[in-house]
Amino acid sequence: MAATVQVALRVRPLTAKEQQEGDGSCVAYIPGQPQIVVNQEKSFTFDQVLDPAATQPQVYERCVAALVDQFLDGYNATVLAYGQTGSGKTYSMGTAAPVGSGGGIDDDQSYGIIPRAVSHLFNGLAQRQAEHPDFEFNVDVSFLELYNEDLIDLLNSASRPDNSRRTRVMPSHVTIREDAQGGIVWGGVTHLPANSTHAVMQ
Ligand SMILES: Nc1ncnc2c1ncn2[C@@H]1O[C@H](COP(=O)(O)OP(=O)(O)OP(=O)(O)O)[C@@H](O)[C@H]1O
Repeated sequence: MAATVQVALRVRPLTAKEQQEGDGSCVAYIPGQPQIVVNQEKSFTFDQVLDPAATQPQVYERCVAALVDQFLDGYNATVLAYGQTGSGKTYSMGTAAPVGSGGGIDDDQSYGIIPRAVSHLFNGLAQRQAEHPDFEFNVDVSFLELYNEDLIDLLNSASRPDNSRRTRVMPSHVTIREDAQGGIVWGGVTHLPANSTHAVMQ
């Protein structure tokens, strides 16, 4: 059985600004190994290493697709993007992609992990429904931001301040705690029903 937690490293290409400033890459790859060498001196090993040539669909297939299949079989799954500012978290997760503007997920290479996972989820649910006509499912979406010490419910428009793009719930309204089984539960967070990839991304 695969380890419960797996870590994939994605190295992004140099940005145009970095190239203009004459920066170079400090990362070397070991062919056939999930390993990198930084500044020719320190090596690090991961479950997977994706070099700058890796495309968004390749990242999804290699790192996330199996998780969504397991989720459809009833297991919980989490994808966590971690890295310093400018390292590519938003790009890889795909929240910056122009979702809903034309073609489907499969037509647009720029889509990242979130729209791909949501599309995969709805396709998997539709397939199960076709196989088992009495099968019913509900998908709810929450979108919670923890920024410094503030918990912000991004789907709660009731308390949106006039001049802010953000929707705020005061920290006292949203709670995160551990339950008796050691699971993490939250309360007071908006859950909105969504029945398509487009609805989730909207
Ligand atoms: N794999 C990639 N291929 C091409 N461009 C990329 C890739 N990853 C990141 N970039 C570009 O690098 C820049 C920084 O990426 P991004 O904004 O995703 O970083 P971030 O980790 O979300 O930063 P922050 O923590 O500051 O929000 C962006 O211009 C993004 O388009």
